[in-house]
Amino acid sequence: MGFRTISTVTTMPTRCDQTVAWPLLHAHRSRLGDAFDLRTAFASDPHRFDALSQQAPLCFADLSKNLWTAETETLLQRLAEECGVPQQRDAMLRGAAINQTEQRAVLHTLLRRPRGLALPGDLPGVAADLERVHDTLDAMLAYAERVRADAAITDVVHIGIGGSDLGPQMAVLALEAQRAPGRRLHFVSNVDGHELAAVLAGLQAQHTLFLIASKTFTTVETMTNARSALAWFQAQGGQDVARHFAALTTNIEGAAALGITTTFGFWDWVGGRYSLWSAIGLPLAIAIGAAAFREMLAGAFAMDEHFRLAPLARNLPVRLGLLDVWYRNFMGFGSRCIAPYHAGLRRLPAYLQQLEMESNGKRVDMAGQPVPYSTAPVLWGEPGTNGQHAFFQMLHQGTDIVPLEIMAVRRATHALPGHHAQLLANALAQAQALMLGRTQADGHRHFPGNRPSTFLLLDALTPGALGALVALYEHRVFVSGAVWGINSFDQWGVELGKVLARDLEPRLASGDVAGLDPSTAGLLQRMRAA
Ligand SMILES: O=P(O)(O)OC[C@H]1O[C@](O)(CO)[C@@H](O)[C@@H]1O
Repeated sequence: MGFRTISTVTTMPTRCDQTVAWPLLHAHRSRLGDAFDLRTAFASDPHRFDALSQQAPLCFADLSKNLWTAETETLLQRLAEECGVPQQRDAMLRGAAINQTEQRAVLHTLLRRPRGLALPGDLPGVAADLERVHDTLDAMLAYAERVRADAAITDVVHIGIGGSDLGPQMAVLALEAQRAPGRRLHFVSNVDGHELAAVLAGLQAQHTLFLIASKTFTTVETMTNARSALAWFQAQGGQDVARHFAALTTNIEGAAALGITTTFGFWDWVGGRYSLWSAIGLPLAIAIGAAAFREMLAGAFAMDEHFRLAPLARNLPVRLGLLDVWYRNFMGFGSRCIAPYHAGLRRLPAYLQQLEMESNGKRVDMAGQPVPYSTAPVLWGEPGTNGQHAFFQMLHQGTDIVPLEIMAVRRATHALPGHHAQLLANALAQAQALMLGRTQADGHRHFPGNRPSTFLLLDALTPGALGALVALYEHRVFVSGAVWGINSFDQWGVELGKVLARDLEPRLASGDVAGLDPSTAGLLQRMRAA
């Protein structure tokens, strides 16, 4: 794998709470008060929908049913300027080492940049990396096509966790309509052996391809599952590991140590939760084919260019990221609900949870100092219409305000009559009901309304549209992280639990509880009993 010379960002941007815009936004919030009402806002401004909605590449967004005004947006844009969001964006795109705690560049955008395309400001080494990206992409897509043509391989088992699982799994489900029939894809992530055992039970070694996906090739869950898969393969009489196992990793040596020599690499400047576009996307390429995979990359690149070039006021990732800051820091909303109105997007909430909460769930600034304001909200959700029959009650009549985010797709890819119009009508109706409410004398039947929602509309769930949608979210998370002055690209918060699990595992066998807190000791002893 190639390593490049990296340069760090030299000037520290102004921290958001030390900008001029920050107190102005607080004052603006006090002026709006709790009296701001969406119904009145629409009645008094016939242009509200036009002003607060926009077409971005492959995605239309309606932000007008949110609890803000044009003035809010102007102030938020001023905040973004003062925090140096455009400069931070440009630093990321040109390959500066903005992931300062790991001294790494953040260049997932390079994975979807067309070959040979230099961007203004590219740091030395970026062009060479782009060549490597395309050489690897070509090799990986050629391999995917060979697997697709190989009738002996009936099952592909992708083993990985976190960013090495959620992206490809979400995308394979989303692009089901593009998938060639006949080959089964399985995703195994949990170290819980029930998951792997259930998959293996239906397989035959000579017809199975295992993909072991791990950026580091050290993640305990993935290594345990990979070892068990190898042991199962050999126990079934499987011999040709090079044909039946491939590793997707930056750690080629680690894969070799496990006996896996068919490998597709990527680079340390691709964060795990940003790695769908790299070799980690191989199961998707096998599912939809090389041409469709390239379409997805092109859709993401179109969004990258929009993010790079559009003025802040018409830049959709910027507008969404600033809306998130407004809700979190000025309106005090602690969570956001994700409701994709498309069954294919059923794993999108899980994917976005990692993207947003692992990226921006941080409590210190770049210098390691605690920040005195809130950062990432809790993200949660389920596909519509299912969520309507579960937790939407709380969105409509609960005591907390939870902004809802709806994604809908204009055209369906199935031919069942009636379903899609019903689905779209429900998506529209929920956003409408949240906003309009319903006045009833009976308190139980009263809907207060004035509850916010954002509506994203795709024309069709094509590979390109999915690529654009995911890139939109990546950049939106970047924007709020840049305003908060945190490092959106490390994840030290996952380390402690891993260390403690390593200590506890042998204690489960030995029963040694020395030095443990009473609760952990008590639980461990119960787990050992009988
Ligand atoms: O791809 P790897 O190295 O196995 O890591 C898997 C996941 O684990 C994490 O490091 C968190 O534990 C994620 O950031 C990452 O996506």
